[in-house]
Amino acid sequence: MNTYSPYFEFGREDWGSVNDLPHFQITEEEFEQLRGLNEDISIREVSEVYLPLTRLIHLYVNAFQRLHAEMRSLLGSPVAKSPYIIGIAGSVAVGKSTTARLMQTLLSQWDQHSNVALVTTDGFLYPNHILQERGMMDKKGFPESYDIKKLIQFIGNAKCGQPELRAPVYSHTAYDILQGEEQIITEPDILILEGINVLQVNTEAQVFVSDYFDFSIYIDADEANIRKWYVERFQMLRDTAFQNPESYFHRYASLTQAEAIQKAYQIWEQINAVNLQQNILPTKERAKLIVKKGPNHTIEQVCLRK
Ligand SMILES: Nc1ncnc2c1ncn2[C@@H]1O[C@H](COP(=O)(O)OP(=O)(O)O)[C@@H](O)[C@H]1O
Ligand SMILES: CC(C)(COP(=O)(O)O)[C@@H](O)C(=O)NCCC(=O)O
Repeated sequence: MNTYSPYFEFGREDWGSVNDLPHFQITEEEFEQLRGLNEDISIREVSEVYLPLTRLIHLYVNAFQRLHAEMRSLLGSPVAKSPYIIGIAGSVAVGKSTTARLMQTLLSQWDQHSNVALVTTDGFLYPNHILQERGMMDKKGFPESYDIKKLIQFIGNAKCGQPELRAPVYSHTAYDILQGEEQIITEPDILILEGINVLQVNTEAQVFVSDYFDFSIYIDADEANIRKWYVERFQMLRDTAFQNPESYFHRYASLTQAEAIQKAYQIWEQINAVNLQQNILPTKERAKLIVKKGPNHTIEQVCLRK
């Protein structure tokens, strides 16, 4: 362990020993529920990594809830009841959505915080017609492709304890914002905000999205692994979502496997890899917790800010 690092660093073995939680052994039945979220996730990974991680976050949420209750009795109504806000950042295809959904399911098991809402920042991308007008269709996911004011307004409303929150919805099938659709969230105990940009600092703004976070996680992996997951996901989508004639990428449905792989590499190199290097990776050290994944999505290291 590096004494001067701002993080406590846990290898896979050390992290496993944190898991001294007999009542937290996951049953086959519970695991099957989680499998519904992502078929590829392993039970070992859930019980050795995600359960202790969730238990750790539970400690933080518990302390936050107690502190806020005491602050309310000391300071009165200005201290509104607000959700515990968790940001999850990382590259495109590193596994943010999967981790976020897993954590939503696991964190909601506690009675003290059973209402866990999940919002992705995709909904705050500008719609395609605006990106087209601005000549930014190949910049989707870059900082300038998001309506950051709208996102800050949303997270600010959440922090103020606004009982009903409305978020715009993005469809990966339509590759666009769904006009007229909204995600409505009511009085969450925990709000998870997941997206590539959640730890970014916009130099023109006075406040950043992360100012509203109570906890933040960066999911890290070597670029070669992330690229592989991106390409695999692209091939999977070619066989499923792209087959839908409504899909923006329907034209890719008829690609041969070799052509699909080539196309996925091209999109990765031209857009997502550049964004990772320029805008996402530099935000890693701003996170409270960094999880480093190895091949096959296994978590090899966990770093927790001291
Ligand atoms: N823990 C995991 N175990 C196995 N596969 C995973 C895991 N996390 C993500 N994946 C797979 O990796 C790909 C990218 O994950 P996803 O959650 O969609 O990433 P992101 O939201 O960061 O773009 C998907 O094909 C997903 O099924
Ligand atoms: C909408 C996104 C920026 C969001 O990424 P996510 O948060 O889902 O990882 C990304 O999926 C995307 O569309 N990137 C642009 C290039 C591409 O089509 O992959």
